[in-house]
Amino acid sequence: MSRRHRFMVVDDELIVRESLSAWLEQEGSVVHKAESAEDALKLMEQSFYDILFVDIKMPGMGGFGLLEKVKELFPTTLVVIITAYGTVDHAVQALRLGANDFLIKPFDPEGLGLLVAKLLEHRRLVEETEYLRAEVNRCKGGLDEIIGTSPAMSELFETVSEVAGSESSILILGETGTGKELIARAIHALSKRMGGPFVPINCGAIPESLIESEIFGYEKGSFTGAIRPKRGLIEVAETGTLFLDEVGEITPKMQVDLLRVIQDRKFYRVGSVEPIKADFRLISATHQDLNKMIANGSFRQDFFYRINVITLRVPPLRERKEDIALLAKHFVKRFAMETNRSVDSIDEGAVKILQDYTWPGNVRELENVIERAVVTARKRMITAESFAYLAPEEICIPVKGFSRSLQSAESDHIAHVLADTGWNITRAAKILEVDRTTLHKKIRKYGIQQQNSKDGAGGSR
Ligand SMILES: Nc1ncnc2c1ncn2[C@@H]1O[C@H](COP(=O)(O)OP(=O)(O)OP(=O)(O)O)[C@@H](O)[C@H]1O
Repeated sequence: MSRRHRFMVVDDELIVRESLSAWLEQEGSVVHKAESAEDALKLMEQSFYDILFVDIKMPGMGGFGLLEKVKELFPTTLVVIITAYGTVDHAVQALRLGANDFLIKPFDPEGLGLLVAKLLEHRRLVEETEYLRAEVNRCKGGLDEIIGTSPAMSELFETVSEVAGSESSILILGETGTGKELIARAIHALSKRMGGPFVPINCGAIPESLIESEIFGYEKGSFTGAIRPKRGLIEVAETGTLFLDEVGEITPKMQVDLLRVIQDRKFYRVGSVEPIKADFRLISATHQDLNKMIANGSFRQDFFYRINVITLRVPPLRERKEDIALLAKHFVKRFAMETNRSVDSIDEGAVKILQDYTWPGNVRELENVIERAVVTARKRMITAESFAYLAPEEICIPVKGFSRSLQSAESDHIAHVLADTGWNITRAAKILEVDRTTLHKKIRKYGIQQQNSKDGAGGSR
């Protein structure tokens, strides 16, 4: 176990508190003691506990009362009920009320060790399942989920298989929508950490004021609104992979903080002085030119070296036109199934338009274009007509002017404002009268790309 586990023994009998604590401490864990349910709740408000060992018979609120409160207020804390030999019916009642297990006095140290190990493993599995569920069916992991037979992608798949097994930090470079996150997930799924969680953090989408507490977690009272302690994403990523998406968006302060975590392999929750061991593999990704950002002072070189032990480049879609037909067919099938339409194919003329288009938003844009085509299709086969708006104007029916969609006008306007402000997100967001998070979402949605600027200023903030 990489983090020191935190336990609490709640018993009004001094001898039980002392003996149980002594055994638990032998394993190198932090153990706190409380004489009553009321005291235990006070301690729980201050800090997080992995397991509570609770005696049933105590004056005041008692063990059952405490069990109910803990399940309601601190559902991630496990509760073990302490019960005397011969009162097993109490234990059964406690299990019905949500206790995770029970311990019969007098204790057997070996059984106690096994119980603790079993409960911690159970909690890890529950957390992992929650994560996997939240990821819906996005990617089952591995390279099988990633479509591509072009030489560029085949080479990338080979490199991914080679580096996945190492513990080195990986930086994935590529334009927006090229599939960087998919590659990161595949690396995780092929790594020794596949049994642990994959925790993505979109560094550009979390408001600056929240990022520290989201990543490091916090103790109760460490700031206004911190009414109970919370585990940060680094802690959630324990034994797994932490994926820093849009790493170019990380604030200079956060770069320093994360650099320290990577170097020292430990971190502190906000408001805590107790170090927690950092046990994750780091994968980062960006569409930005970090070398340029280092040159203009917005990205730290030392942080760059730490996150960039291995570099992978995901090629833009226009450089692997061979993959377009395959991807298009894959998306037709997927969206037809998801939207329950009877569309099942795409003709050559349609594929030709898709292959001739430059795809500034890469695979994500292709995905969106196909989704729209599937939803609006009137026949089983998608034809060139569906993609007329992508073809060069001299070849196709003009679709600009009044026949243009609101989304396309919005996307163009955002692109202009970004170009005018030299991709200064804060300024662009101000002009557009939206917050930075909304702007980032729209940039991703429309696949808006930063064109090579003359002055090389790639300011991101
Ligand atoms: N080779 C591929 N095969 C199948 N689906 C793909 C492929 N590449 C990308 N996608 C799909 O395209 C979308 C964008 O991919 P992803 O989020 O991995 O891109 P990204 O490079 O991380 O984007 P961003 O830079 O905006 O974060 C996702 O829905 C993903 O499933």
